[in-house]
Amino acid sequence: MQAQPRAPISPPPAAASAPTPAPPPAETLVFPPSDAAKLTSHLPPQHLQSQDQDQNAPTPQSRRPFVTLTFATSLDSSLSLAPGTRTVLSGPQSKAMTHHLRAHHAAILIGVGTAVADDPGLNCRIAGARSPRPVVVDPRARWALHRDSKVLQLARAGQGLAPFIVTAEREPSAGVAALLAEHGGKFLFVEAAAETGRFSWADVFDVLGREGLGSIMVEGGGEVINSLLAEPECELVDSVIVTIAPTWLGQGGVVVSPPRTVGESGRPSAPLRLTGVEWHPLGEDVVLCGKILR
Ligand SMILES: NC(=O)C1=CN([C@@H]2O[C@H](COP(=O)(O)OP(=O)(O)OC[C@H]3O[C@@H](n4cnc5c(N)ncnc54)[C@H](O)[C@@H]3O)[C@@H](O)[C@H]2O)C=CC1
Ligand SMILES: Nc1nc(O)c(N)c(N[C@@H]2O[C@H](COP(=O)(O)O)[C@@H](O)[C@H]2O)n1
Repeated sequence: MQAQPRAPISPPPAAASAPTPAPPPAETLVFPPSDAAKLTSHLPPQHLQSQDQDQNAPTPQSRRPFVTLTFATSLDSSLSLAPGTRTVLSGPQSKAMTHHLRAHHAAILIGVGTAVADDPGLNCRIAGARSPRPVVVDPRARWALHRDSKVLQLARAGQGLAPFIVTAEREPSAGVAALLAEHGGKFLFVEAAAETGRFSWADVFDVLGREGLGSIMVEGGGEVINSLLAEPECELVDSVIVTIAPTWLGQGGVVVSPPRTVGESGRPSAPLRLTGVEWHPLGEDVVLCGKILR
């Protein structure tokens, strides 16, 4: 395939005298132990929950991380009102649940569409809990990460970690690479398919496993989730935890809806179903936990 031109990604130059932006005000969330107990069986094994587990991995094959697919959706399966916009769906209790998940995974992964739309923090805001390593899947290195990006502000304030950016660009912007290095993040190279420019998720998770990240919580957005719910990639997902908010977002949103499959009769068939399902009400939301039925 012919190489496609890269979108400009240079971060705004920092003026020598520019003041360092203040970190965002710290928000503190509480997730009660009684609610946490309901989720324990859906979390990664304890020894995979924190970073740098690689010393104990006996073989490279055993290093593929535990993968949790988790997101918040409306009653009409929307993640947000429109592409490029951030929409609050989780109520306070289920938001705290998401941060509990962040504390119990080594990494949190999003697509570059979410990074650009949301400027997310991707830390854990439960007092005393550890934050996961943010991972952004950005094959063409188009995320214009800059000093004021929330994730870097939090890293500087000691309230989160700098991101790893998974890219197929062999020479991503030196400015972004330097900014990442300054904060403890980096680019990770993964080969993309020549025809589609896309990664195989197995390759992405293998690279993250080699970085000592034993568990990955995949938060979104739509394209990331839908591609992981497609065959055969769904085989890589160990746990599914979905917050369902009692609202409809209407047409035109970013929708979770994996590709349809066709059964032996030639008629459409449901591509996936969950098993071992539990429903936990949290405030006005309900949290659905399960595993993909193989
Ligand atoms: N309600 C929720 O829990 C969440 C909502 N969101 C929302 O989702 C929206 C963003 O979703 P999308 O636009 O679908 O963007 P996205 O976050 O899924 O990113 C899409 C991009 O990721 C990269 N990508 C995805 N899969 C890839 C693969 N297999 N190989 C290589 N590259 C791959 C591509 O560059 C693609 O353009 C935003 O509005 C955001 O607010 C995002 C996360 C969670
Ligand atoms: N659990 C959940 N509920 C919602 O209502 C959401 N909009 C999201 N979005 C995800 O969380 C990220 C924002 O993280 P920070 O609060 O900035 O740390 C956002 O980028 C989505 O991945 N999630």
